[in-house]
Amino acid sequence: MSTPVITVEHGAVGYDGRPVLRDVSLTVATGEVVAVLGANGSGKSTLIRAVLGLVPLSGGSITLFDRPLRRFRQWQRIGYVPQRLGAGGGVPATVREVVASGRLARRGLLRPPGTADRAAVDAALRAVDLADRATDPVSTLSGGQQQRTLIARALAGQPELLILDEPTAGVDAGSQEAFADALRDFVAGGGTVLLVAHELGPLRPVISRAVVVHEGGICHDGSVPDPAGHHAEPDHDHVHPHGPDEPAGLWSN
Ligand SMILES: Nc1ncnc2c1ncn2[C@@H]1O[C@H](COP(=O)(O)OP(=O)(O)OP(=O)(O)O)[C@@H](O)[C@H]1O
Repeated sequence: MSTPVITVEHGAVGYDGRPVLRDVSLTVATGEVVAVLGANGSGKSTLIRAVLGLVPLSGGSITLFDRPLRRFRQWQRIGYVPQRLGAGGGVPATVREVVASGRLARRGLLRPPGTADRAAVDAALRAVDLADRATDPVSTLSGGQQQRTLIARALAGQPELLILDEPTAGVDAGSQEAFADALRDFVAGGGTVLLVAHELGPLRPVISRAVVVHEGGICHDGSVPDPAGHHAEPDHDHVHPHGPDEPAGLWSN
C-alpha cells in the first residue's frame, strides 16, 4: 500500500455548535485523484477546509504526510485552490505575476526569484495552457482562464498534494479539458489530488476514486457513481456496473 497523504479518522466539525461533519474517516494515498461529491450544503467544502486546518475539528484526528495536523508545518507541500475566488478582482496583475505569487511560500518574500522559480512558473503556465497569455492582465481573461491561472499558481509552488474546491464550476469546456490534462501531468509526476466537484465532465477519466458526502457523513467511497440524469446524456455509454450501494443522485444539486 502506498504512503497515506491524508488520513482523517472519525473527524467531526461543527459551526457555532451545529454539527456539519460527523464521524468522517477518509484515507488518500499517494498518486490518487479523489473527488468529493455531494449535494449543496452536505459538507464537502467543510471537509477539505478541515483537512487544511482552516476549520477546527470538534472530534477525531487528521494527519497529513503522516504528521498530526496540529504539528504540520510544511505547507509548501500542499497547493490549495479555494472555491470561486476571482483572480482578477480589478487588480491589474498579469497572469504571470499571479502565478509567480505561488512561489512565495517556497522562496520567501525577501529573496528575489531565481532560475528555479522562473522555470516553475513557466512549467505551471504551460501545464494549464496559458503560456501565451502570461503578460496579459488577469482581468482580461475568461472565468475559466482565471480559474486556470489560480490552478497554475498552486502548481507553481510544486506541491505534492493539490486540494481544489470546485475547480471547474462555471468553467468553459476548453478550460475543463486543459485542467484535466494538467491534473494528469501532475499525477504522472507523483502528485496526489483531492477535489470537490459537482459535475466531473472531462475530469471523470482522471478521477481514481469518489467519496460522496451526505448529511455530514461519507455514504460512498469507491468508484465514481453516476450522477442523477446521467443516463440521459447523449454520450452515456451504459457500461458502468451499478452496485447495490450506489448512491445515484446524491451528488446532484
Ligand atoms: N463558516 C460557516 N459558518 C457557519 N455555517 C457554515 C459555514 N460554512 C459552511 N456552513 C454551513 O455548513 C454546511 C456545509 O457547508 P459546506 O460549504 O461544507 O457544504 P458544501 O457541500 O461544500 O456545499 P456547496 O456544494 O454548496 O459548496 C452548510 O449548511 C453551510 O451553510
